[in-house]
Amino acid sequence: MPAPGVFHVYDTTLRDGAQQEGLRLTVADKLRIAGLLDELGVGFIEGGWPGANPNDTAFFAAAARGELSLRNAQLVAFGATRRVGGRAADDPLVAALRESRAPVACLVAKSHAAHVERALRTTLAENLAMVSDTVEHLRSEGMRVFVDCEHFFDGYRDDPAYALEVVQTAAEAGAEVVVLCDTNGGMLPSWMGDVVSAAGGVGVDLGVHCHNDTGCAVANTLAAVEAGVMHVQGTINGYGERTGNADLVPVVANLQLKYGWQVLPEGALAEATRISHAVAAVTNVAGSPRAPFTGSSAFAHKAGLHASAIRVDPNLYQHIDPAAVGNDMRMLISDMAGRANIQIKGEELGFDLSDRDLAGRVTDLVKAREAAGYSYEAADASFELLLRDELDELEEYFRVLHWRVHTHSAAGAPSDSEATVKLQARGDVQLFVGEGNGPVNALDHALRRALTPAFPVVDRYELTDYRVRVLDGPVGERGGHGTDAVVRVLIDTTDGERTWTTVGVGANIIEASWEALSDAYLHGLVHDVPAPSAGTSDRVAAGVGTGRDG
Ligand SMILES: CC(=O)SCCNC(=O)CCNC(=O)[C@H](O)C(C)(C)COP(=O)(O)OP(=O)(O)OC[C@H]1O[C@@H](n2cnc3c(N)ncnc32)[C@H](O)[C@@H]1OP(=O)(O)O
Ligand SMILES: CC(=O)C(=O)O
Repeated sequence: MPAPGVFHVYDTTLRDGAQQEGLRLTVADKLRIAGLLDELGVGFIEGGWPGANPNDTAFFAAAARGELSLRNAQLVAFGATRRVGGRAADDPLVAALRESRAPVACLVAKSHAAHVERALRTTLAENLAMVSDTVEHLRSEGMRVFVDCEHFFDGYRDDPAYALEVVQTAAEAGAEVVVLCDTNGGMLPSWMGDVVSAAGGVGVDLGVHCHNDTGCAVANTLAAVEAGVMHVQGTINGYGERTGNADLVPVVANLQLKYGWQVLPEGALAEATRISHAVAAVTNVAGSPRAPFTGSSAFAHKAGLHASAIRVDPNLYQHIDPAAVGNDMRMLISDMAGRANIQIKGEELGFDLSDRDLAGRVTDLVKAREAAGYSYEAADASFELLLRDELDELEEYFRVLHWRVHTHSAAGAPSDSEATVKLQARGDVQLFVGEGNGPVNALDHALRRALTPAFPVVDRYELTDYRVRVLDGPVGERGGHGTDAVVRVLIDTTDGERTWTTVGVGANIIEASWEALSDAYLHGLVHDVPAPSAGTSDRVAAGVGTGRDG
C-alpha cells in the first residue's frame, strides 16, 4: 500500500470520548489531556462543543487565553449544521464555533435520509441547505471546516444517492474533509470498502469515524483506510458513547508498525503506553489491562510453552517489540508456569536460575502452593520471598514470637480492634499494641510499631489495597464454603516510589491477612535494609502505641 501524502490523525477524546457513561472532565482535565494528545503527536484535537455547555465553552476560552500551547496539533471546535429554517450567520451555536477561536470546525451533519425526515423533521433539500449554508459561512469566517456525516454507512445502505449528495454538498461548500461516520457502530470490516470507494468518487478527501458496537471499530477504521480514507478519528483508550470509539492507539500503531506509514512524529509512538495511562489517570477511567499495544497484559506471558520459546527469542510469541509502543514484556508466575517462566522471572529479579534442577524445584513449589490457593501472578513480592527462601538467601529480619487480635463492639458504637505483636528484631524483643478500625488495620499498626525501633524505614510503608477472594478449597480436598471457606488475601504496599504485592492464604481470614501483611513488611526490608543477623537477647523493649492516629 502506498504511503499517504497528508494523513490526518484526529482525536475526539475530549468530545466523543467524554460522551462515555461515567466520564466527566473539568476544564483543567481537558487542558491536561490536550497536552498529552499533543505529545502523542496527533494532528487534530477535538476539544468539545462550544456553546453546548459552559465547560466546553470555558475550555476553548482557556485555550484562546494561551492556557494550552500545542506543538503538533490544531484545536478543533465541534458543532452541528445550523438549525432547520434558520441562517448559519444568525445561529447561536454556529456563532459559538466562530467565537471559540479554534482554527478548525467539525460539523455534524445528517446524511441518512430517514434521520433527516424523522429525527430532524425536515425535508431532504433543507438538510442540504443547512450543510452548505453552515460550511460556507464558517469558511467565509476563515475557519477550516470538516464535516462528520452522521449515520453515513447506514444511510448509504438505505438511500445511497442521498448519502452521496450530502458528501457532494459539503465538498462543494468548501469542506476540506468529509468524514464518514458509523454512528451506531453496526458495521463490519468487509462492508466498509464498497461504501468508502463509492464516496471516494465525489472527489473530496474522506475520513472515517467508527464506534465499537460490533467490536470492530479499529478493524473498520483500517478497512476504510485501505479503501482510501486519509483521515482517521478515534479516542484514547477507546473512550466514547456506549461501547466507545475506535481506540486511536491501535489505529495509529497498526498504520505505523504494520503498514509502515509514519503517521505520528518520529519517536512519538514509543510514548503511546505512557500517554494512554496518563490520560486514564486524568479521566479516572482505567483502560483495559488487555487493551492491544498499551494494556499491562498486552505483552504478559503466562503459559510455560510460551515462556520456553521466549527464552530463545521474545519475538517467537510477540507480534511486535513492546518498546515500539513504550510497553514492556512481563513474565507471569502461576500454576501454568514451566521452568522457563521461573528462570526468566528469576533473572528479572536478579537471581541465576540457569540450573535446571533448581528451576524445576521452584516450579514444583510454585505449582504446589498455587494448588493450595496462593496466586503469584499478581504477587511478585511473595514470589521473590519464596525464591530467596528456596535459594537460602532470605535473612531473618524479624522473628514473630506471637500475635493476637480481638475486636469489640458496643451497641450503637463503631467496632474497635486491638492487636498485640511480639517479635524479635536486631536482638531486641518488642511488644507493641496497635488499635485500628478493623483487625487487619490494628495488626498493621502493632506490627509497624514493633518493627520501627529496629527498622525506622517501615514508617514509609503504606498499605494501599487489600483484596480478599473466597476460594473453592485446596485441590483434591473438599473445599469449605460460605464462612468456613479458604480465602486468599492480596495486599498492595508502597514506599512512595515502589509498589509491591504479597499474598496470604488460610481458612482463617485473619491468618491469611497476617501472612500477606508480614510478608509485605519483610519484602520492603529485604529491599531497603542490608541483611541483619537476628541475634538474641532477653531485653524486652515494651511500649504501647495506638494505631488509630499513627
Ligand atoms: C453523533 C454524535 O454523537 S453528535 C454529538 C452529540 N453530542 C451532544 O448531543 C452533546 C451536546 N448536546 C447538547 O448539549 C444539546 O443537545 C444541544 C445544546 C446541542 C441542543 O440542545 P437543545 O436545543 O435542548 O435540543 P435537543 O438536544 O433536545 O435536540 C437536538 C436538536 O438539534 C437538532 N439536530 C440534530 N442534529 C442536527 C444537525 N446535524 N444539525 C442541526 N440540528 C440538528 C435536533 O433535530 C433537535 O432539534 P429540535 O430542538 O428542534 O427538536
Ligand atoms: C459524529 C459522531 O460522533 C458520530 O457520528 O458518531
